[in-house]
Amino acid sequence: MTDTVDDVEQPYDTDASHQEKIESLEDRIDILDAQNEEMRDKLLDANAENNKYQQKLERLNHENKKLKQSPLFVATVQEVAEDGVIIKQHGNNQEALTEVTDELREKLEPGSRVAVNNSLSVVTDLSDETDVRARVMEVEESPGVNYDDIGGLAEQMNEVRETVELPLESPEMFDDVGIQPPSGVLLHGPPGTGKTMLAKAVANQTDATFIKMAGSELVHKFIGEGAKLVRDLFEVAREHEPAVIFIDEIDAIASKRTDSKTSGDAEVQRTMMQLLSEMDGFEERGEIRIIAATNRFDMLDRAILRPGRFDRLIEVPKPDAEGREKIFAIHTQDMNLADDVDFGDLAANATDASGADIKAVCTEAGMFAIRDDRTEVRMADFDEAWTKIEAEDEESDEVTKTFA
Ligand SMILES: Nc1ncnc2c1ncn2[C@@H]1O[C@H](COP(=O)(O)OP(=O)(O)OP(=O)(O)O)[C@@H](O)[C@H]1O
Repeated sequence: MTDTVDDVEQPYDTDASHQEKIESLEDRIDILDAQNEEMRDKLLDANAENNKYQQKLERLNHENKKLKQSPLFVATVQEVAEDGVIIKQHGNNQEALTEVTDELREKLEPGSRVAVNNSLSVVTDLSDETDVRARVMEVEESPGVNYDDIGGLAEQMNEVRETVELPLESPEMFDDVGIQPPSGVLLHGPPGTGKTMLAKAVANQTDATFIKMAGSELVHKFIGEGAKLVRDLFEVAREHEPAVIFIDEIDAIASKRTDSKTSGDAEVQRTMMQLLSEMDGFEERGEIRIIAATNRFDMLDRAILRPGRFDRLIEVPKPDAEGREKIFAIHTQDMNLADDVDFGDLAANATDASGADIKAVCTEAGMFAIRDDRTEVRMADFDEAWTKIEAEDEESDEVTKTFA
C-alpha cells in the first residue's frame, strides 16, 4: 500500500523539483548571458585596442623603412653650367659636376641647397623647404620665467646660478681666481621636472638670449645636416651674445655607441663630434653658456661628460612633498580657490607627481569647476583631476612599455 501512496506522491515531488531545476537553470542561463555580454564587450574593446596598436606598429614600421632607405646628402650649388651643375657637398666640401633635368635646372641657382644621393645626382631642391634653422631653433630674447616660478629645486637652482649665471655676470671673478668656469651643465632627471624652466630662468636673470634646440631635431634625414645645424646653433648664439644655448634630449645625439654601423649612426656621431668641437673651442665662445638636458642619463656616451665639456652634472628629480606643495601654490596663484583647498593634502596625495603633472592637475581641476558651472575651484575638483591625470599617465606608460 505504501507503494501506492509513493506512486501517487512522486509525480507531485518530481514536478516541484523539476520546476526548481528549471528555475535554477534559467538563473544560470541569465548569469551566463550576462557574462557572455560582458566578455563580448571586453572582446570588442580588446579588438579596438588591438587595431590601435596595429596602426601604431604600421606607422613605426613605415618610419623604420624610411630611415633605412639609402641616405641623401646635402650640397650647395656653386655654379649652373652648360653641361650640368657644380655642387659642393656639406661635410666633406667635395665639389662635383652633376647632370640635372631641365626642370630642376630652371629652379637652381648658385647658393641653392639640394639633396644628392650616393652617386651625387641631385634628388631634390631644398630651397623651397622652410628654413631648417627657423624650424628647429627656438630663440627667445627674454623668456618669461623667473626663479620664483620654480618650486622645490632650491639646491639645483643654486648650482645652475653658480655655474651659469656667475660666469655670465661676473666673469672677472673667475679670471681673478684663475680658474675656468664649468663649460657645460647637464641637467638630468625624469620628464616634466623643470629642467627647461631652470635654463629659461637663468637666461632671463642674466638678460641672455635663450636658444633652444632639441637633440632629436638634430638627427636629420640628410647627411651633413646635423653637424651644420650645430654650427648654425653656435653662430646664432654668437650673434645674440650673451646667450644660453639649451639642448634638450641630448641623448638623441650623444648616446653610447651601438654596434650597428648604419649610415644613420655615423651621421649621429658626426653631429655629436661637431658639438664637442664647438664646446672644445671654449675660449672663443665669449658670453655663451651651454645647458643640456636628458631623461636618459644612463644612455649617454661618456665622451660628452669629460672635463671641458658637460662637466657639471645636476640631477633634477621629481619633487618631494614640500616641493609639490610649493608647485601647487605656484600653479594655483591665479585661480579662484575654495577655502577647503589644502596644498599640504594635495601634495601628500599626489605622490610621484612631476611638476608638469601638478600643473596639469591644476588646469584639470579648473576644468571640472567650469563643467560644473562654478568659478570657484574646490578640493574635490583637485581630487578628481588627480585621479584622471594618474589614469592618463598609466595609460601612456602602458603604450610606452608595449612599444619599448
Ligand atoms: N619645479 C617646478 N615648479 C613649477 N612648475 C614646474 C616645475 N617642474 C615642471 N613644472 C611645470 O611643468 C612644465 C614642464 O616643465 P619643463 O619643460 O621645465 O620640464 P623638463 O624637465 O624640461 O621636461 P622634459 O624633460 O620633458 O623636457 C613647466 O612649464 C611648468 O609649468
